[in-house]
Amino acid sequence: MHVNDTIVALATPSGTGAIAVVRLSGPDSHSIIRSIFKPAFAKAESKINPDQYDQIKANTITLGHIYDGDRMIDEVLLSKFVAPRSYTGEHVVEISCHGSIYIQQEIINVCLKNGARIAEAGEFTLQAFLNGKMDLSQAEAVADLISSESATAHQIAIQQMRGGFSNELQVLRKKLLNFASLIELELDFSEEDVAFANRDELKSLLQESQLKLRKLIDSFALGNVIKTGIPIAIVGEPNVGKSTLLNALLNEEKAIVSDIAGTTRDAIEDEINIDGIRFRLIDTAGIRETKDKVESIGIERSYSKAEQSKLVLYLLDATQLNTQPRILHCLMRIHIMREKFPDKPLIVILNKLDQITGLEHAEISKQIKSKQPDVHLISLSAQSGSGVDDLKKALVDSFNSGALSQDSTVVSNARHYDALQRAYASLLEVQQGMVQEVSSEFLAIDIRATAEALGSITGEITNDELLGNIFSQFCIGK
Ligand SMILES: Nc1nc2c(c(=O)[nH]1)N(C=O)[C@@H](CNc1ccc(C(=O)N[C@@H](CCC(=O)O)C(=O)O)cc1)CN2
Ligand SMILES: Nc1nc2c(ncn2[C@@H]2O[C@H](COP(=O)(O)OP(=O)(O)OP(=O)(O)O)[C@@H](O)[C@H]2O)c(=O)[nH]1
Repeated sequence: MHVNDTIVALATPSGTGAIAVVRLSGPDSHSIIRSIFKPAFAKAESKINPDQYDQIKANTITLGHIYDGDRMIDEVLLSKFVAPRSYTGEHVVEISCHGSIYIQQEIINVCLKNGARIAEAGEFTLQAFLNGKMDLSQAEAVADLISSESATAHQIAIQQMRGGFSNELQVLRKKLLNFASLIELELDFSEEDVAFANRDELKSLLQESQLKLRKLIDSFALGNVIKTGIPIAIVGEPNVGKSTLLNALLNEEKAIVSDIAGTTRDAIEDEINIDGIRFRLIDTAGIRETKDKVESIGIERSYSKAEQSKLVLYLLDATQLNTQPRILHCLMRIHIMREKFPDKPLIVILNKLDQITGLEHAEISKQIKSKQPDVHLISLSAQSGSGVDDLKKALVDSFNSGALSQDSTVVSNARHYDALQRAYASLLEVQQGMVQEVSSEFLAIDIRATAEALGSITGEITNDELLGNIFSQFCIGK
């Protein structure tokens, strides 16, 4: 990284668009533009004159033309930002040009010709971080925000970008470091047996920290699932209509539908967005005893998929429940599912509703309810789509949206989660050390380890390798 470079990149997606934005940041941004931009307010016949550009106020947009020597490239809108009041904290200029790929390239080229260099992935945001415009966790949230595909993922990213837990962690870290220093000071005066660090205050700080970290660590279960989608397993015997249901939910023909039992050999995954919540639906191979080798692997897998899911949809074929033994058989299956996954919410779906009479439906429901009174039963036709909305509603309801209130902080970044766990582990060491009255030296070491882990989240403690890893995953121009 070279602090004195002026970087340039396309800020909008590559390809043709109505408008494209080329962004420049660095100490030479303005001097580069001075020699290639002629504002519209200047006299038509006049040459490009650096004074004209200097008349433009910071934080304003100006119409004009970009030139490469005498050749006019495009009519553009130019936004001027003067350091340190810009996204990156450096001098920034944004050129909104017509969105042809040729024009985009020509404008970038003329900037390069005048001394800029192409920005690396994430370099604008890295610069914003280095200039203290945002901390590391906020910079990471910018990337999350760009890639968020559901309302909930968006909410978590926005929250974190606006500061999220950064301030809270920074305050905790400062307090901890303060204690570490006081304890270290005591060591210098060890012969005099003084205590600068009030042990009761330290104890309550440790308790407060422990609670806060625990809450953040626990929120990752939700945050992670929101980011990657809530996994839902669709389970049931062959031919009950799992693939058809998946298609009905997806509204597209993704899974292979056939009337040959055992068609679904492998788990198929897909994503749907219902009411701003992202679900990952996993269709599994029909569960039954089989001698077919390939199929039995599939069945093993469907149990393990059910294991990984947050909720199981157990599908039944209503047309197959026309005799008492068959109903008993299916009740036994439900019983097994519940025993196998006692903690997982289970929704039993009675499919092919279009093929049975109202009377038959009433009888089947009654039988199931009498043996499994608290089972969540939904009747639908995957083929016609009737009742599918009830299922969608049940899926949304099963998601504990209360846990995602406006102001609660949810950790969704695995790096933050790891660091929080490290901080928590060191914190427990400190607490244990206090109980066992270990030498202050060791207390201070563990307190500093806690502070260091917290500092790595916000980027107060960092290194080039970590920054490289994080920002190289950003897109170019961000
Ligand atoms: N055209 C454009 N749109 C954009 C961005 C951008 O950089 N350019 N952004 C980013 O990619 C986002 C907006 N974020 C921004 C955040 C801060 C500043 C900025 O100039 N901050 C200064 C001045 C603040 C002020 O005027 O009060 C500062 O922090 O000192 C600009 C954009 C989304 N839309
Ligand atoms: N009438 C009717 N037929 C359905 C319904 N849902 C599925 N089917 C039919 O039932 C048959 C099996 O459906 P699939 O979706 O392939 O069943 P599956 O459970 O995925 O089957 P496997 O891949 O063998 O596990 C197909 O012929 C579907 O058209 C429904 O609601 N009503």
